[in-house]
Amino acid sequence: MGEGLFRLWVSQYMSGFGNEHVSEDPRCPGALPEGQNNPQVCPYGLYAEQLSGSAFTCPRPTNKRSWLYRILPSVCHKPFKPLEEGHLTHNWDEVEPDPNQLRWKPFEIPKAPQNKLDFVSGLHTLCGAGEPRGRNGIAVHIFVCNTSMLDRCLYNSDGDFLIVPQHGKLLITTEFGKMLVEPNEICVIQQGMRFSVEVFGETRGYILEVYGAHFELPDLGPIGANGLANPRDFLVPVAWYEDRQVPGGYTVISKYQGKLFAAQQDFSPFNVVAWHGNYTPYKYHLEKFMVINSVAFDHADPSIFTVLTAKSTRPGVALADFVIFPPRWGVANNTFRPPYYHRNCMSEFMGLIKGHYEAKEEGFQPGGASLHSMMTPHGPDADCFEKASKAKLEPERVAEGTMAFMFESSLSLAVTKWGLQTSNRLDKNYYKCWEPLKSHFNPKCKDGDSTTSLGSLFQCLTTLLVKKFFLKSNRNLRPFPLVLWLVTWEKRPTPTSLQPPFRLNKPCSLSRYSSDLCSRPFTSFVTLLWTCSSTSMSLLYAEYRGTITSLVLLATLFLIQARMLLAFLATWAHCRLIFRRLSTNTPRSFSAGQLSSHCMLYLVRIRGNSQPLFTGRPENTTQCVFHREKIGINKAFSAVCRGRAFQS
Ligand SMILES: O=C(O)Cc1cc(O)ccc1O
Ligand SMILES: [Fe+2]
Repeated sequence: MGEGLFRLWVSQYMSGFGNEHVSEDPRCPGALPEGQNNPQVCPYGLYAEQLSGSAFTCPRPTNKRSWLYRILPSVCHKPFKPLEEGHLTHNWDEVEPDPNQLRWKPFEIPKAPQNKLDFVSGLHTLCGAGEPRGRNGIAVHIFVCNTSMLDRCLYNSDGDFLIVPQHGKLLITTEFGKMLVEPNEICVIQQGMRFSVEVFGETRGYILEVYGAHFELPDLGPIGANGLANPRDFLVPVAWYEDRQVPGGYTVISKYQGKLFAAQQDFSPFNVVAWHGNYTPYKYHLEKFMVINSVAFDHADPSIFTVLTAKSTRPGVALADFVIFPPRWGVANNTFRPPYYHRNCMSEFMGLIKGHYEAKEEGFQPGGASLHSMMTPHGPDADCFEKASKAKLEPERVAEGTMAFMFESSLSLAVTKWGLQTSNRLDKNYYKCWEPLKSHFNPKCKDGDSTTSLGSLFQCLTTLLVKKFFLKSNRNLRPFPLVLWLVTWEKRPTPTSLQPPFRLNKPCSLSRYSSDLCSRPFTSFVTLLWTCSSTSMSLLYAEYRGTITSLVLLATLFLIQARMLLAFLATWAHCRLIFRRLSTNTPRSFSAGQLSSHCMLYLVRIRGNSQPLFTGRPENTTQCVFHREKIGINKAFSAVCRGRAFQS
């Protein structure tokens, strides 16, 4: 069927999560028996068949079953025979356990026609735990395919599939009707439901398989009766049948006890003319999620974003939750807004449908994945931390154009051999995204803002160059490794009791730096240059504190476009200072007069914040204090721009 026609057909759904639905294919009105489930003879000569999704005796709220009225019952098939299962597995002992933070680059979608894969042959198990036989466990699969399932369908005897398409849409024919599922939508095909997937080119996505529990909407507690995923937004297909003989044989595939089995039959299994019940496949558009978030302070736990949960038998503990990180407002005051650093007694598998995840803007890519196993520490990468700890806390859109999600499980997940080795998508450098995190601890400074910046000519020039040539095309400065490295390498001098704004310690000795140098041989050339230039100017131990620090830091690395102007000014002033120092042959200590450019910036910032300039009044700073009284913000800026030393 052409896609246009298909769209028309599947634009009809019934709505409501877990509702009792009734549906008849309009070609056979009255196909549903009236007032009873299995009359002696069903309308239109159909067979009645019950599909049970819960024990017969389950309490009403969890009792699930549907009655299907079909041309031939499902039992009409040849015996099941084992089918090659490719990369589908539930053997969690293939490789040794690995507690590391794991991240995968986007999984490759093979190209047709050289390597034809359909939804079933394209299933690859990435991780999981538990046992389909004991009906307790989960598996995470990646599907990559390029071909529609032709005269074959699948059903899962082991549990439910929650399918998250990431690239390409899925046209899913089920016994209950058809569903079109596009990226940013999800669908759930519950245990035993037969389905066949058509695709329109290269297609990729994630599957959360749960053995032993069905997905439910989470309880809302004090949130009240509405919010998160609202029941009415879950869509259920309408009855559709085909009375199609398949001379070559139609293949019905069962995933049974973790293995695949195939049985042949002479007709299409999508022969259900009418059905009723509360056990159905369904889909949901993630844009419909009503997001709730912190509107005062602090970062709320991600459980506020739970779309669906598959409960374990322990109250409040999920076998697996499906959680999303949708576009929303971030407004929390005095708060580190991205996810916190944490260790969790749950396993966190994450995928990205589109965009950039807020805790890791780079490295975690759409179509890729990450796994933070039980108690494995994780959190924002260094870059995110630096930015978010300095960010101005205005209301801002978070995750715009993004949809990341998490399968969070109380089980300890094993990764398969395909995941760790065969797929060849593991990002070996993942751990490095936290390496640049440095200590900001200063027992003498409660505000924790005593970061230092070393006055290196080389560093300043490099920074300037980077800004000039890289910033236009790139929102952030991060990719430039040289600067990143230099700043990472910066040393924080031992704090002293002297007061801000700045002071000069002894010049650095070359030997001290050479020890660091040996541990990083590949950058030794740069180090040498940097060390020499800095030492010769005796500025290495210049310690800027308080506001000036942020300015200089701005100038050196964590620069975002909005602050370009300020950063340029700071950099310019910084360079100018160095040049002034260069012109004097003997190293001298700073004085306010010599540091006029810095002072001005400091002053400008101070005026902006209307805070006192200094708490104490160290030697040589009188001029600064004086200028603060006299010079307005515009004059200070123009003095900097003209390159004039700032003299009273
Ligand atoms: O680790 C992650 O990125 C997921 C996550 C997000 C969040 O906002 C809080 C906790 C958490 O595990
Ligand atoms: Fe986490």
